Amino acid sequence: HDSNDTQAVKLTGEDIAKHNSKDSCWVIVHGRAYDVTEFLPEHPGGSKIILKYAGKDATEEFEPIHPPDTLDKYLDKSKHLGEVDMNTVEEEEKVEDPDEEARQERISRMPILEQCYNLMDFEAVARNTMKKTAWAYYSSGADDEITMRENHNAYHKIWFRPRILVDVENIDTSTTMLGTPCDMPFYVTATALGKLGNPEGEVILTRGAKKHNVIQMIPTLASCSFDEILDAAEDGQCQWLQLYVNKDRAVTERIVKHAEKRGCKGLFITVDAPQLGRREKDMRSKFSDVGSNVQDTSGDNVDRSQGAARAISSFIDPSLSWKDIPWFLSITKMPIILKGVQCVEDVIRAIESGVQGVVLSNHGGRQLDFARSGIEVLAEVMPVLRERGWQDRIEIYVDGGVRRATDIIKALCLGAKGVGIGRPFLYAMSAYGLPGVDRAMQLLKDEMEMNMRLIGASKISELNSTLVDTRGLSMHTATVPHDTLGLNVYDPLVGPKEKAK
Ligand SMILES: Cc1cc2c(cc1C)[n+](S(=O)(=O)[O-])c1c(=O)[nH]c(=O)nc-1n2C[C@H](O)[C@H](O)[C@H](O)COP(=O)(O)O
Repeated sequence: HDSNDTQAVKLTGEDIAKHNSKDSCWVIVHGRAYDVTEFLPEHPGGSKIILKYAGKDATEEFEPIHPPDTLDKYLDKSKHLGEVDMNTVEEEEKVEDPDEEARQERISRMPILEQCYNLMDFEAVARNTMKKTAWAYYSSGADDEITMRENHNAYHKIWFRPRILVDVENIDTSTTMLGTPCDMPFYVTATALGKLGNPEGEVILTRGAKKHNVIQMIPTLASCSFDEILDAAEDGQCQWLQLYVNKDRAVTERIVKHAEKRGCKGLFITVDAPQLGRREKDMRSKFSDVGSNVQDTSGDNVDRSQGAARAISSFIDPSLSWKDIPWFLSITKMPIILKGVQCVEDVIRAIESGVQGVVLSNHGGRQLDFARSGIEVLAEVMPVLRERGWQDRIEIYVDGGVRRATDIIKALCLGAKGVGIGRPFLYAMSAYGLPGVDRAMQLLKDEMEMNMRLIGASKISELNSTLVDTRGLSMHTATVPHDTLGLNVYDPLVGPKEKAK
C-alpha cells in the first residue's frame, strides 16, 4: 500500500487461497479481500459457514443475507485487505446438482406473467422456481404450521351480507394509514432477506409500492441496506420502519432517529418475536449450513436452530416490555405501532401506554403455533373497544393470510384501518421481479373494485360490520398433520433377522 492508501498491486486468488483455515481466514466479497480470522467466533451465523469459503470468493453466499454495508460497519478497517484481481481467482467447479437442473428446467417452462390471475398463482410459480432454501425460508411457519394455515383459513369462516340497489358506479378504494393517503387499504409488510428471492431484494417492493401508491414497511432484517431502500423510494413515497429492538438500546436509538430523519412515517415495533419461531422447513432445507444443521454445533456457540433468520437475529432483546414504551415515545415523533398483538387485553394496554396503533398479527404463523389469526383477534377486539368508546383511539391493522380482496374487505368491515400482506409479494418478486409485484398489486386493486361493487359499498368508509357474518369465526378445525409420532419409531424391516420370519 503506498502512502495515500491506494493499493499499488491487487491481491491475487493465490494470495487469498493461502489463508484458508481458522488460524488464518481470508475471504473475497464483491472483489475485495477481508481477513475474518478474529471475527470467526463472533459471526452470528457461526464460524462454519465462513470457513466453507475460507480462501475463496464468498460473494454469492454473503449477498442475500447481509446488507452491503455490513463489512464496513462491523469489520475493523485494518482487516480490509483491498482489491483482488478476480481474473486470478479460480472459478469454483460447479458440482452436479440434479435438484438445480430440475429447477432450471421448471423455470424454462414457467407460465408467463399474464397467466397469474390471483395471488395464489404467484405462490404456485414460486414454489416451483425458487431455490429450495429461499422457498423454505419464505414459506415456512412455526412447528406444525397450524397457525400459518389458520391465518388464511379464518377468512373462509367469514361470510358476506351484501346490500343491493346501492349506486356503485364509482368505486373509491383509497384511504389513509397513519395519516398518509394511499390508493389501497393494504401495505407491504416487513419480511426479511428479500435477496433470497431476488438479487435486487427489497428495492423491488419499493418500486412496486410506488407505482400503486401503497405503503412499504421496511424490515430490520432486510438484505438491502436501510438507506438503499429509502433511496429507491421516490419523492412523497411513504415508508415505515419495522424494528426488532436490540439489546443494545444505543443501536436501537440510532436506527430510530436515522429512520425519522430520513422521513419514515411510522415505527412498527415487533413484539411477537422475543425469540424467532422454530421453522422446520427452513431448518431442513440445508440453508447453506447457516441454520439447518441443528444437531451439529461443533464448537459453535451460536444457536442456529431456526435457520437463517435466527442466525442474524441473536441481537433481539427478549427483555423488551411495557416499561420500555415511554422511552420509545421519548426518542421519536413518529407514530409508534406495536406489531404482533394477539389479544384484546394487550390492545387496551397499548392504548393506555400511549402508542398510536397495533397490528393484530402472529407473524405469518412463524412464531407461536396455535396463536389465533389476526382476523379472529380483530373480531374479539372491536366490540370491546366500541363498548368503551375507544374504537377511534388508535389505528388497528391486521396481517396474516390475506390473499384476496375479499379478505381485505372482511378486515375493514370488522374495523381494521388496513391490512399487511407479506408472502404474496415475496413470491411475485421472486418469480417475476418488479413486473410480478406490479401485477399482484393490480390484481388486488381489480378484485377490490369488483368486490366492493358486489357487496354494495362505493367507498371504504361504507364498509361496516353489518356486511359480514362472523358466527363461524371462533370454530377451530385445525387440520393437524397426520399422526407422525409412531410412523418411524419402529421399522420391522430393520429388526433382528430371525425375528422377522
Ligand atoms: C413471510 C415472512 C414474514 C416475516 C418475516 C420473513 C418472512 C419470509 N420476517 S422474519 O424473518 O423475522 O420472520 C419478519 C421480520 O423480519 N419482522 C417482522 O416484524 N415480521 C416478519 N415477518 C412477518 C410479516 O411481517 C407478516 O406478519 C406476515 O408475513 C403476514 O403474513 P403473510 O405472509 O401470510 O401475508
